[in-house]
Amino acid sequence: MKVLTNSREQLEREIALEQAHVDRVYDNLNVATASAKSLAEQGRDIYRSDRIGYTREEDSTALFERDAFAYQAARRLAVLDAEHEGLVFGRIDLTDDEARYIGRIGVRDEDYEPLVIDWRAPAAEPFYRATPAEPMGVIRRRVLRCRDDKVIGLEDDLLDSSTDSALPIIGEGALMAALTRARGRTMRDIVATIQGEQDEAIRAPYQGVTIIAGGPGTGKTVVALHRAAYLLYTNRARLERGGVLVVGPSNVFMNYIERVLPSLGEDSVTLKAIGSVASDVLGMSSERMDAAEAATVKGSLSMVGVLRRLVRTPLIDHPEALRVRVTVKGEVLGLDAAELGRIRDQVLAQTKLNRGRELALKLVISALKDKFPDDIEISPEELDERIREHASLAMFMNAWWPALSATRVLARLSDPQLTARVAKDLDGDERRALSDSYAWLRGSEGDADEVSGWSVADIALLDELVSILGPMPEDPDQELDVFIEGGDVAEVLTTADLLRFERTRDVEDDPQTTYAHILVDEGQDVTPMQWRMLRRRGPQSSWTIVGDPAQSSYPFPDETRKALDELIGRAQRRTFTMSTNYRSPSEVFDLAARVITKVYPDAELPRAVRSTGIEPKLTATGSDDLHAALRTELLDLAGKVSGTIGVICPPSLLREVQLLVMGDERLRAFEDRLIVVTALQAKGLEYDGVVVVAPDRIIEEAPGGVRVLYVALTRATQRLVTLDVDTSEWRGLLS
Ligand SMILES: Nc1ncnc2c1ncn2[C@@H]1O[C@H](COP(=O)(O)OP(=O)(O)OP(=O)(O)O)[C@@H](O)[C@H]1O
Repeated sequence: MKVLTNSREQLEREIALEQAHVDRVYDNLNVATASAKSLAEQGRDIYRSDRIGYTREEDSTALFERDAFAYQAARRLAVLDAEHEGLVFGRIDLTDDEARYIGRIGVRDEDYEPLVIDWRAPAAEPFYRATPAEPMGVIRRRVLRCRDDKVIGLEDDLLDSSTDSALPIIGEGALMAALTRARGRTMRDIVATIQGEQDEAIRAPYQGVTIIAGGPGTGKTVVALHRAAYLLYTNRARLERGGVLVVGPSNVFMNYIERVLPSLGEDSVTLKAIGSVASDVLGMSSERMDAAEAATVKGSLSMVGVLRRLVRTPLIDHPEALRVRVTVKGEVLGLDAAELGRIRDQVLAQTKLNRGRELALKLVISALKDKFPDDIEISPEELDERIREHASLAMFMNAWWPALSATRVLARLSDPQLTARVAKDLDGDERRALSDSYAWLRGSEGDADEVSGWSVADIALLDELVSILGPMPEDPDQELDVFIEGGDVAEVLTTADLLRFERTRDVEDDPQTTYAHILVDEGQDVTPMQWRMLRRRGPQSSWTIVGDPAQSSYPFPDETRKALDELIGRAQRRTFTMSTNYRSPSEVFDLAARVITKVYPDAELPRAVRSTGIEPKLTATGSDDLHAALRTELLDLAGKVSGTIGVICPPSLLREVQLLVMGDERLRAFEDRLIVVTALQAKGLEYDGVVVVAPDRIIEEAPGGVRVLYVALTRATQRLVTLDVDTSEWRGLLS
């Protein structure tokens, strides 16, 4: 029988034993790295640089194999941050007396025997999957806590007590030790304490769509990131060549998670906030949020029709300008608005606007030729040539069919009348909200090329437009030359003023960067238009999609679900639902759960793994006393938790609370661990202590209403305080 021991002597003895092995690993790695480097320096061409990493060019000798392996290992080791726990973190002792070490990367000795197994290798699986009910041949699972190359602690689990081995069992479990540690500003990897149900999602097959569901704090994000590292390990050639894209809600979130993959030895993944996804074709990104109503309209699928109609509406459609006239042999040939409209529709039915100019010109010439009287003698070729060389035709084409950039087209929605014409499916309020969101483009100071005005929701619309319009032609300047040299200068200038030729960067035929695997976090907030944007980045890719509809800030989750179903289509789909909350103590989560089940009875409610015995503190103040009340709560919390403190406010109070915190000398003393955010900005993040300011206003100001308050209430890892300002209506949800 095994006895759990916490004797200091025993612990030190075991640490010394493990240290000896860890030393051996580092010694071996250093020798192998040095030899790999010297081989490389001698100019032996065994590595070929590809898109992001290094791949072995061809089969080589066993020595080369080992050196290439060491080189890879060294390269991955180089990206492990010193602040992260060391390279080796686990060990399993098996019933056949084998001891297997698990680490962030694999390392072998001079005889090619494994000293450490990469955590993603099949041989490491029992480390994560073995349970006392199903020990998988594992007697003892040990987690080593290292700081760089020094072992500083151990935690054991006894998985099979039926054998008579004499293995000592130390500590009280690695998971609890990991969960109670104070949180910093960035997410940590969980490679040493991945739980069974999480491991299944991490190691799910590459193909199709893998959905990771579950309530707040169940490890969805961290699991998805480990899955990305796992997929890179098992499908390296395909994924390094094709690329892996990780998309999250904001830059703050991307900064929060950016260390996880490097700490697992992976540095070849592209991380982008949703507002940056289309920077490949637009050359810009955005963090700016629209007001709730405009954001909702812009996210909805009705925008597809709006944008298509917008593209079909010529820039100049007043009857006087919308005509073409040329004179050949004294005959005036012309086409009116209706005839031109038919040609336009015919061209756009066949091709994209920026690709259709040649065809449009051909059809215009052909229609003009049909108008030429039969009784005047001229060969078809000559007639064609005479029409074509007419300066006014070139001028007309430039006005009627200019190359268009996406920004120039979207900017047209700042005109409420035009918006009313192209947005027939929207009601009056929606149309107003849409057009007014572009008010910054009205008047002389508005400039569509000005990147700062576009919002996160606009980025998906602009991407849609790039796909409707097609890439800009190679050399727009050429057209401009023809334009200016043409006949009637006054008319040219007027039209030119109206049209302002685009000089945005040229893009190739399929301008979007595509990826082999796309991982989308906080998928419940991705609007239908954003799903379409993402799908263009992965027409052939496999997907990992993380989300919890109960935390959605988009008001029409059904529409989002439909868009997601469309994206998945007939692809294989598998769903993993995480059931344990590792973040919040049960006292905190119980309160949040009561709130959400009132409005969203289908919410996935995970079981909290920890309890602290400390109930959330519900407080209230009037707006005049907000400063004093908040200050008191923050000072109190700062004394009680050692890690980060998050102040979560409604957008309307953000500035005021930021100023209060920055302006207060006593609060400034711990500014490095104090963060003021809105509930939307807090998505996916966590803090040891949380003060939720004005819950009623959080509900009021967010399109997702109570679901957004639920996000705020589920961010704390230790303590939660709510501070009502003037009203406490939300407390009705607790009864
Ligand atoms: N197996 C584990 N071992 C240690 N820590 C874990 C484990 N699983 C999850 N955690 C921790 O739990 C916290 C919550 O994880 P994560 O942010 O991934 O949850 P989530 O489901 O994405 O939450 P949300 O839906 O609120 O965004 C993190 O601090 C994470 O490191």
